[in-house]
Amino acid sequence: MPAPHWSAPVAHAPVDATVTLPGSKSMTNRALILAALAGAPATVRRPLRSRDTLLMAEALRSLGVGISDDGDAWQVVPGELRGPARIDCGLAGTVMRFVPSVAALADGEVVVDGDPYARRRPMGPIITALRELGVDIDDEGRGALPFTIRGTGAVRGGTVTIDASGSSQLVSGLLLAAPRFDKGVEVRHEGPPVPSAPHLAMTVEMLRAVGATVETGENVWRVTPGPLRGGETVIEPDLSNAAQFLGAALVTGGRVTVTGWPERTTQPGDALRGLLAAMGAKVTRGPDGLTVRGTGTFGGLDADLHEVGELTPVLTALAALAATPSRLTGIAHLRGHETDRLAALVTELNALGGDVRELPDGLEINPRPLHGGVFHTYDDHRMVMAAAVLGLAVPGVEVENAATVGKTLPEFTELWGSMVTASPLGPA
Ligand SMILES: O=C(O)C1=C[C@@H](OP(=O)(O)O)[C@@H](O)[C@H](O)C1
Ligand SMILES: C=C(OP(=O)(O)O)C(=O)O
Repeated sequence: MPAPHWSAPVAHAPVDATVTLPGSKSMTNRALILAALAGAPATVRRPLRSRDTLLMAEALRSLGVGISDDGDAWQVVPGELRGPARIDCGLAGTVMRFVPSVAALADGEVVVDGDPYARRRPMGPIITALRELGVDIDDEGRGALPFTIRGTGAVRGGTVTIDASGSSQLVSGLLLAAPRFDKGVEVRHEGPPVPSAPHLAMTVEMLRAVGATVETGENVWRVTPGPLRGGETVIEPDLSNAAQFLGAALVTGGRVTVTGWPERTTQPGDALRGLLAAMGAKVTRGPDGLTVRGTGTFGGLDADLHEVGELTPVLTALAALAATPSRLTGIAHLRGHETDRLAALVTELNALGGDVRELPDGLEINPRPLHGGVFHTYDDHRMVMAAAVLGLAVPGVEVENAATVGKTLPEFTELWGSMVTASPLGPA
């Protein structure tokens, strides 16, 4: 029986809260891959424990890597990579794009599959690229999940040209395991611009942090073969998952502080500082973390989100509650995310009385008075987060399958409930 809908709480007073968020999905899953390929044991401190990262840990375990959770950190003991194995990617882009290159280094057969919708996410360029780099990979011509990798224990590597306009993860997935390829890798991109530049910077920075030699140029990335260090990686809080909490300050004219905001980071969520300020928030940084204050009224946003696409669902919800229209562009690739996010946002917001229009590469949002109703989430964690933002101001938002938020933030509804009820007057 499906779980009952989650009634998104209304904020009857300005929120006033300090929120501590779990670790970054993107950093946790990169750290796990790099630790699995290292020459010595490694520690991943403050990892995110969520569906996407647990699937990553399980995938690596099934290839022969030792991963244990001591409650504080994950201890990773690299082992001889071997099949046979079956990898479940769930709906995690990081698992489906990052693990195949590691699986290709295993000796034996590895089958890679995921949720039904995962079979529709862009994978073709990475399958073709791995083949060109010497990997025997059988996708029965699908260019998508599921596929079988017949590993020999080594990957030749070399130079490859791909069109990564559909997802930056197609590049990251080739780079992360490349220090272990015989010839390393040179990835060249040809096509419309690659999205999510910060995530590519994160890949390069995290590779270098464990001893890899990486050179980058315009649309070209080069990784030299060589050993990777073990040691300790400390995961930053997930700044993309800060979006809805900071946004709550804007919607309610309140104050939200997110603790542990890094001074410097490659996470795209750092762009929230500028984006929320552009909508009228007062953003300050202090010893406690990053604080956003709202005044009670805020404007729309005209922004190219190409580099920070994963912020779109929450920013769209904010835009629907703003005083002036918004135009969000550069995000055609969101059609290949957990769901077609542009279509999903249009459908669900308009079902609540909104006026959201799909553009060839984005969304146009004209604020309208909204009413309650069921908000469908399409197995997309960020649709749950977007619905929660709407629910602050719109009574009766009933969120279908809110548990899907566990993809990156299993404790979301508890954290959200505490934030709303901790406000001075509490709910009515
Ligand atoms: O490498 C990563 O960790 C990610 C890259 C981005 O993917 P796309 O480039 O496909 O948008 C982002 O949206 C995703 O949430 C995480
Ligand atoms: C696009 C996202 O996830 P994935 O890593 O599955 O691509 C996301 O978290 O917004």
